[in-house]
Amino acid sequence: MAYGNELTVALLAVQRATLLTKRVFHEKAKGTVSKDDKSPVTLGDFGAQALIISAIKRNFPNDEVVGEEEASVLRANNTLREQIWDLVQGARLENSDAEDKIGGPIQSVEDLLDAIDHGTSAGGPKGRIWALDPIDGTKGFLRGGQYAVCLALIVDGDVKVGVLGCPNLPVDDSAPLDENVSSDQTDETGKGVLFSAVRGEGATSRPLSRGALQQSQPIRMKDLTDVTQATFCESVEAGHSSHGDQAEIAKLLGITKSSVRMDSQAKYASIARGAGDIYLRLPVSKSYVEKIWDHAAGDLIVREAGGEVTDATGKSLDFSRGRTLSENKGVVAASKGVHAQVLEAVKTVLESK
Ligand SMILES: Nc1ncnc2c1ncn2[C@@H]1O[C@H](COP(=O)(O)O)[C@@H](OP(=O)(O)O)[C@H]1O
Ligand SMILES: [Mg+2]
Ligand SMILES: [Mg+2]
Ligand SMILES: [Mg+2]
Repeated sequence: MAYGNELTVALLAVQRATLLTKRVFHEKAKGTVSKDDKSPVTLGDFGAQALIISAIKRNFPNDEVVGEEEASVLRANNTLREQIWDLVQGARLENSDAEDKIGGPIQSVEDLLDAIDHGTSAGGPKGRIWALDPIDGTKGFLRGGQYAVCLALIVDGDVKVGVLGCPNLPVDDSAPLDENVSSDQTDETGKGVLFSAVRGEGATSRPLSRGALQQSQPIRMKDLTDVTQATFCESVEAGHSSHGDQAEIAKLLGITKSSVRMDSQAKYASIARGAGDIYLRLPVSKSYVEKIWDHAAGDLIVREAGGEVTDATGKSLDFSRGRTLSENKGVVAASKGVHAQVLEAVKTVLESK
């Protein structure tokens, strides 16, 4: 299989990072710090970024990483740094071959900080670049909702491998979408999914484990032709996409079911496994540019599951422009049978503004 080694490393690295994020998820104090743009970052985000980059560095030392977080806060804050060091040391896969494959534990606090700060690649159209979102949906993570650990390999501007670790999604691919939304903080039975795709080779899901990788199974978008029957999902956060525009679009399409709100790229994963049909993310502001780490893995997983992903104007998402999707506005993801119709409605609603 093309990119087989990259896929294995990415799956194990994401799986190991979820051991850490799950632990922080259940802690009352998550070490939340506010970033310059006022958005939150937690012990979970820093720890997961360190673990995943360290696995990439060990296996592919020449590859670049576009990671969401950086370590300056930790360099200045001893308490936070020590807490993350403890968490990172505690996050080991319970299968020594698997743990060895991704390089084993991080060796020192300096290595930990260096790993986090290795995510500063400018991105772009040439070379091998990993896009990493250590916790996507940090606000959901803090609220007890959905979140995803997201990793994708982009080669010469094209996404080749995508992995999403979703600890709070049901393992059952056929669970209805509204059962995918909330997580039970005390009971993890039947929850935790690792999604992946390789370009040209389809998309899969498997249960998250604490050791070696579990057996995977293929996933497919639902074959929907009557758009009025669609289930559509959108962000929980009204500040991240326009709930108003999205409601107008749904109405225009004759969709009667209310939207299912869910944090993170769990939305991409959910439509890819056929739990939902449409994911709409329409801009709330003219100035916001989407980040590649918020979309790279999900975009590939949906397309490999037989879906179509474009922006609000019908263009494919362009991951070759740097750290952001500067050539795109919004996201419209849907099954092939209805995507054109959905896009038409999106254009009609946006042009009327
Ligand atoms: N104004 C805005 N418009 C669109 N996305 C935004 C935004 N402000 C923040 N985001 C992004 O929305 C992501 C979460 O998406 P969702 O709403 O689907 O859960 C955040 O990822 P992080 O949680 O990794 O920071 C962040 O990058
Ligand atoms: Mg963030
Ligand atoms: Mg994100
Ligand atoms: Mg994030």
